[in-house]
Amino acid sequence: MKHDLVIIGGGVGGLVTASVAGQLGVDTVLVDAGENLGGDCLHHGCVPSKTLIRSAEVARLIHRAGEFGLAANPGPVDLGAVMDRVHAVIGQIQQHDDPDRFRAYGVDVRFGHARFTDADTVIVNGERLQARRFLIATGSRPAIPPIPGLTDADFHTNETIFGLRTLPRRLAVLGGGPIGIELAQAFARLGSQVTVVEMAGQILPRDDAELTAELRQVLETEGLTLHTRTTVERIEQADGVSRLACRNGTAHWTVEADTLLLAAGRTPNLDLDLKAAGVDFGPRGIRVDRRQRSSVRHIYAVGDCCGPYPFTHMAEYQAGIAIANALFRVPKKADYRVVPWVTYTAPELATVGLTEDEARARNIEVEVLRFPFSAVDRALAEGETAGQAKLVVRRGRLVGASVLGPHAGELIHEAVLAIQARLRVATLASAIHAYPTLAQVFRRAVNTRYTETLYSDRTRRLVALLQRWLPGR
Ligand SMILES: Cc1cc2nc3c(=O)[nH]c(=O)nc-3n(C[C@H](O)[C@H](O)[C@H](O)COP(=O)(O)OP(=O)(O)OC[C@H]3O[C@@H](n4cnc5c(N)ncnc54)[C@H](O)[C@@H]3O)c2cc1C
Ligand SMILES: NC(=O)c1ccc[n+]([C@@H]2O[C@H](COP(=O)([O-])OP(=O)(O)OC[C@H]3O[C@@H](n4cnc5c(N)ncnc54)[C@H](O)[C@@H]3O)[C@@H](O)[C@H]2O)c1
Repeated sequence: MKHDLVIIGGGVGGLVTASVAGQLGVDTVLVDAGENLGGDCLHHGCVPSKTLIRSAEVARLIHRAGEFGLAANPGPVDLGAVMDRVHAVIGQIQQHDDPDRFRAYGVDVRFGHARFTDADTVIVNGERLQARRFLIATGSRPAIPPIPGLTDADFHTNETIFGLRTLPRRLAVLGGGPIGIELAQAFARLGSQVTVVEMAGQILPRDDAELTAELRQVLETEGLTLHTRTTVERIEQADGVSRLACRNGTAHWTVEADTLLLAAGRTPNLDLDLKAAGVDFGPRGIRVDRRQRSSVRHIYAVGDCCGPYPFTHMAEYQAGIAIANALFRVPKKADYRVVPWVTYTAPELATVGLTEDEARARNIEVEVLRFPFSAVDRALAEGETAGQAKLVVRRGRLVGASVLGPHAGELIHEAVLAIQARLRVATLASAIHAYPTLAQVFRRAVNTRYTETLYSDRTRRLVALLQRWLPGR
């Protein structure tokens, strides 16, 4: 018997598809290699990291209590108790991803590793499953860089770090991307001495260079040590101490740590005999067209296993595209012009559309409007004044925004909507923004565009003239 749809992978990409297909009455089988549904985001990614970050924020606030006119005694951090909360939150969210919920939608949920034997068949726990269409949503795992000594060393990745019960005294983080930087700051705020080693010229290399430099300053003020443009030539471990032999140009030094966290990128999970199905793939994952179809037209792929953006919201977005094409035959195509992403540091760094650097690199003529949070009243009240909003404007319309600041991840959605709707920035400025909100930063940034013209000598002369002509009453 051929099923309508077999979904391989029960992370966000697979679950969104299964939920829609099941509720529409499509004969669907969902297979996951793990013990639970929910994938990386729930078990080893977004949820545990953001929950840990919240504890770290609270720890930081306790230390800063005096600034707010309060007294508080920080005391030592019990990482076990912090991780208990992390796992309790995972447990709460896990209820939404309960296999029985999907079974109630009519989805046949199986646990086991799936692999193809041909383009119409997968094997799971020795059983052959045939289907008219497949959706691959197998996600990604930590990449292991070829550093001498690394594979013999004890190290953590996002898959094990949330199992720690004792706070590392010295933590070395290899990789200054979103995973590395978010966790580095969280552990530093909880009390670890943290060193990050990043081979690119800046932390968070995909984000606006000016804003990541500003973030770097904040992190360094909080006590983190950040080495950029630095390669690790060798890792040695003895007596529970990791020694990372680092190099930047001709400078050589050693970073010592008790705990090592590897956050040096991701590798797509492609261990499912794709060749047997004739599905094309490369080092970055399964090759798909803009309708999420692989080289074999009835086999679709979404999420981290195909990219190009390894975010939960993108796996969900791509699942929507795959559903339209696979279930409704609507030729919907993925559109990546307005993709937001957020790094949940404090301050948060959020980006959508073009950055200033990208615009310049592509010779696109843009103007950049900016406004610092230190001049936003609410940020002052909150005691969170680091950062700024940078708006990238082309011919009067917003084409990109990068925000470094408190709740930047929430704020960025005003820019997401403005870019998506092709709004003129003047419309943004004329919209009433409640006072005192952080969102005022957008209106104020746009207003800088008009301030110079508005208060120029020419306008002042014009207004003076007008005043003479205007009747008194
Ligand atoms: C530490 C960390 C923090 C993150 N934070 C954020 C964040 O804040 N915001 C954000 O948007 N993104 C974040 N991400 C990225 C996000 O987790 C991923 O983009 C998202 O999980 C991808 O979803 P997916 O459905 O493609 O894969 P996954 O969620 O990884 O699910 C894949 C599933 O496939 C299963 N599987 C694999 N191979 C097979 C097989 N052969 N047979 C059967 N099943 C298989 C796995 O068991 C897994 O359950 C974070 C990632 C990490 C690691
Ligand atoms: N807030 C979020 O949305 C969020 C948070 C965490 C992760 N994620 C997703 O997960 C993905 C993976 O995160 P990541 O941080 O592991 O990957 P990444 O690829 O974004 O960053 C890895 C970093 O490690 C550096 N690196 C690689 N090899 C190195 C080496 N040998 N020595 C020193 N530095 C090295 C790279 O230059 C890069 O900056 C991200 O791309 C992101 O999409 C998202």
